[in-house]
Amino acid sequence: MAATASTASTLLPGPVAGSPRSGSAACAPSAFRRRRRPAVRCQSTSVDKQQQEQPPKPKQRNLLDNASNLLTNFLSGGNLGAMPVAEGAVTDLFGKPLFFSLYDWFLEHGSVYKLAFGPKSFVVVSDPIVARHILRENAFCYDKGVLAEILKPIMGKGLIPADLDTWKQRRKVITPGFHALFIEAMVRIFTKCSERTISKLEELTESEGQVLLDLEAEFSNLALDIIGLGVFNFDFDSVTKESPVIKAVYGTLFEAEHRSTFYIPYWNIPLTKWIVPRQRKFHSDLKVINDCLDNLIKNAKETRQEADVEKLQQRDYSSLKDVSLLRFLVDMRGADVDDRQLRDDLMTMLIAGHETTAAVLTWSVFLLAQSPTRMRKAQAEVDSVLSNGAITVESLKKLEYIKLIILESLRLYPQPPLLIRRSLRPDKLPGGYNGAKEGYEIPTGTDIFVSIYNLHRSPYFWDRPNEFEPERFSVQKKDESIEGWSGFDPNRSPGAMYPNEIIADFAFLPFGGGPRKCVGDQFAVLESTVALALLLRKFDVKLRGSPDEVEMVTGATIHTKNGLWCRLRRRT
Ligand code: HEM
Repeated sequence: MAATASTASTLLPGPVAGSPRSGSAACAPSAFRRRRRPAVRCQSTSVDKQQQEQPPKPKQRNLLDNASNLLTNFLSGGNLGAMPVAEGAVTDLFGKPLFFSLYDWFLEHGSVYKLAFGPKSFVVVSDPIVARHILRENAFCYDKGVLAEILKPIMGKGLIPADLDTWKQRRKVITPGFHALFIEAMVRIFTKCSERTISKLEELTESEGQVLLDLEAEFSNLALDIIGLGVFNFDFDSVTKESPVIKAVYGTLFEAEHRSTFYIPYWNIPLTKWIVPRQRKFHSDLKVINDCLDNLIKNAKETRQEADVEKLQQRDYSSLKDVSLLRFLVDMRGADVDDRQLRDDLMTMLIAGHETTAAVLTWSVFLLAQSPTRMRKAQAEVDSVLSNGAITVESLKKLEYIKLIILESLRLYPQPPLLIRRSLRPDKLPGGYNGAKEGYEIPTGTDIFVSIYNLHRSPYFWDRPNEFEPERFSVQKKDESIEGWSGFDPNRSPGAMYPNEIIADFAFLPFGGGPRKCVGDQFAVLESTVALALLLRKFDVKLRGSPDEVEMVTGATIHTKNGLWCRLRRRT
């Protein structure tokens, strides 16, 4: 089945929003360039009081929209019981990122609605109680549906698209790889790579004390270097150079995003692989990466030192030359696996851990640059915490405000903005807040979007949902009128590294939730904390032009259309 363009612009889970950004302005994938959206003031989807009280008027639909909705209803068997139906206008596809429309329909139709859109229909969920049911309480009733179909040619049987049986086996093996000493070793890698970026920026500001550059591109390179070293001990060094492998990685990411925005699964049409130039390029890019990964796997296997998991987790990571996840996976006793599966695992991690982190850093700077008081507060924390000694997991714990900034950026710009599921059996979704008391029956094969964007900006669960307020995570919040939601309580998950889905009872899902929650959450939070802290320690950052000029586009991640152009000035 094809990914429809309706699913499109928000389809992929993570990081496949690739755009070749080596040092230049971000190159938005073509589907997003089709129509220039008027500049979006990213922070304001304007959910003001009036809008909440008076649902937006349904948009005028044209012939194409009506035909499309008729087709949808015909193909998808009409309504799902009492579930409200939003008949999306296909013309909206060309106007703005889909998740903006999903938000408007959420305000109009409620927390669970069926979206009849193009030739397909989806259930859109914007409610923590329903999200908890799908992601945690009944998680194994769902797989990744459309998403898996798109990602399989790239990630094979990696964790994200894997069928449930493969996923269970591989998740059991991969999760222990993210143990405490590995994370500590990663912090050293985050620091080394971030310092390399900072040195480059220092050189650029050497003569004039300031420079104008696209920070999104810099973050993209930085995140690529980190994920390469952390996952398979390969130094892309993309911050300072270009290479065929780097180009191939960006090329592959770019194609993955293009696929997510296309009606027809053109990549399944026989012979296109040889005839269509972009398909040929994609396959040659994939071959470059696969050859590189195969080599790394071969080397790791040749130097294998088999040991039990516990022993591996206690290795002296400070003296190991290769601290990567690949080393761990290859050395693990009893986890013999073929090279193909290992390669799929690595490719998945490379893609899942790259653009997501680059995006959260980009939006953190974007938001901070508009809030000079918070920028100064963040810099004061960095100055005081990092003034003495090396960066360690312990010192990072003290960078509490930086971490809250990262998490608040993920609230406003979740990566990915949608989670995708398909029901493997009939299920009954809870009605959620303001929904049908008896819930909603759904048949096997129902495609679901859990809209993290809507959840994170829900006027029912957040105060001032569109404002950037990192401080909000320190405050308890409980709304007795919302039956079935335990509210926001920072004490619910003592010792948590960051405000997570447990603390917010699924109203906040920065890394998903339930068994398929992100395996790299701690990796990502610490990585972003180090990178942002080191940048703020050395530089003041101002946006070039007004925030309105920074247009948002989405694929797997929410990124900017033309990069995040900032003026960096050395701090005195
Ligand atoms: C800021 C950075 C990141 C964000 C926002 C993020 C977000 C997410 C989210 C929301 C999911 C759940 C997807 C779903 O339920 O459909 C996920 C899954 C996943 N993430 Fe991350 N991620 C980040 C970084 C990373 C990193 C650094 C890695 C690896 C080193 C990683 C590896 C994965 C993997 C393998 C999965 C699939 C887990 C499974 O299905 O078992 N992510 N991520």
